[in-house]
Amino acid sequence: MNRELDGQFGEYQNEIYIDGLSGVLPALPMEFQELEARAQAALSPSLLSYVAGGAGDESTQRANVSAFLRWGLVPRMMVGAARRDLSVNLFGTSLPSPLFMAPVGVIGLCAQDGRGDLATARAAARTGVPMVASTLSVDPLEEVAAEFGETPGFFSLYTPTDRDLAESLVRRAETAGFKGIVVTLDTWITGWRPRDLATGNFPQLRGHCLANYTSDPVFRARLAKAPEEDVRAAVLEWARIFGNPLTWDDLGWLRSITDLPLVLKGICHPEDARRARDGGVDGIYCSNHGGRQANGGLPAVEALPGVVEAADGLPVLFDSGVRSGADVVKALALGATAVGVGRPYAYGLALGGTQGIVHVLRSLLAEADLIMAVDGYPALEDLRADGALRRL
Ligand SMILES: Cc1cc2nc3c(=O)[nH]c(=O)nc-3n(C[C@H](O)[C@H](O)[C@H](O)COP(=O)(O)O)c2cc1C
Ligand SMILES: CCCCCCC(=O)C(=O)O
Repeated sequence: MNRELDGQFGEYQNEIYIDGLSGVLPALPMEFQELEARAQAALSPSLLSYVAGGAGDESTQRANVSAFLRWGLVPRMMVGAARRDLSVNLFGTSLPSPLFMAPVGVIGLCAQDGRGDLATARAAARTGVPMVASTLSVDPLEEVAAEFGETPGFFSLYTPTDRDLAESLVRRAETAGFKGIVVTLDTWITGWRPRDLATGNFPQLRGHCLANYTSDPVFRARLAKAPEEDVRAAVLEWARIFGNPLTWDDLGWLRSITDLPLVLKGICHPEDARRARDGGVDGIYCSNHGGRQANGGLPAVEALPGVVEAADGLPVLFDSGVRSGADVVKALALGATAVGVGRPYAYGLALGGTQGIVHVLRSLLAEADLIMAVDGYPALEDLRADGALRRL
């Protein structure tokens, strides 16, 4: 971290200036709307509609974003916020900031060279911002984990109906050095996604992002021919076993297959958070999948306070609709332990590869850090104090 200009600009903003002055920075947008607009030119129309799109008329997706406007931080003065501490401890690992990259199943395809999982892992290594790697990747999880450097990585499991395959994926993630397993609960069936239906686009059905399956001995044993010889049969088999409508009765099994920290993703109801906690998970991930799965639902940030309360001290990860450093700060003030972004870093990748993601992450962190400075909340626990955040 370069602290040369720290006093006036803050350490993350300082890095942006230093890179800009030395000409390293690709000319990338500083805020989300322009980032998204520019990504339109960088991604193919079908991939863009897959990434940008959501469920139904996308009103929940939009509400995820606009709901942040209903909350406001109340500024405090003369508290001595010259140094801010954004570090967090997640499952026993210390992280420099509370930001993480949510799992994005087609992130591999968002890079110009089609190797976006690796580019994202390299951005994690450079920023200390962890990547939650999706089961759906262009490169196998072992190769993704090899790029993490010192930054911990998490593996997001789409639990297949074949339990042996699920266990094999988890074993591989453990061996590769992942520091936790995030089980995504809300996507065992694909939601109503008009943009993808209109374009006939579903990358996985075209054989993309299935490397973790085609490289897995349990999956390969299910096929009459190797996936390299018969791609179509492999895709059909993947579609058959991909989604598992898990119930609470399965939680004991999930808990039993790994000693790594176990996190359930897609929790928005306090009662579900309670059940997860009682079932022995290590963390709860409040998310509505960025509005991609079910339209008409509560904006995720509105669900967050109830989930935090029910989690009763367990770490709560949050994503869905975070578009700025201000949103990051508000989610933290509402009790999130760590805050994730999905589409923003996918667009950064599309525009500038690893450097594009680094730019997006540190812009979010710079803004969050400066809000904590200007508004007088030098530490994350200060944000959670009574009266820090008000509903408008
Ligand atoms: C293109 C795309 C692919 C995604 N793939 C996955 C995935 O493989 N696993 C998962 O748990 N969530 C997946 N998600 C959901 C994200 O993890 C996250 O919940 C969501 O993007 C957060 O909302 P945001 O995009 O508004 O930041 C995906 C999201 C997008 C945009
Ligand atoms: C059969 C469902 C595949 C969806 C996988 C990727 C994902 O989570 C997404 O939102 O898209």
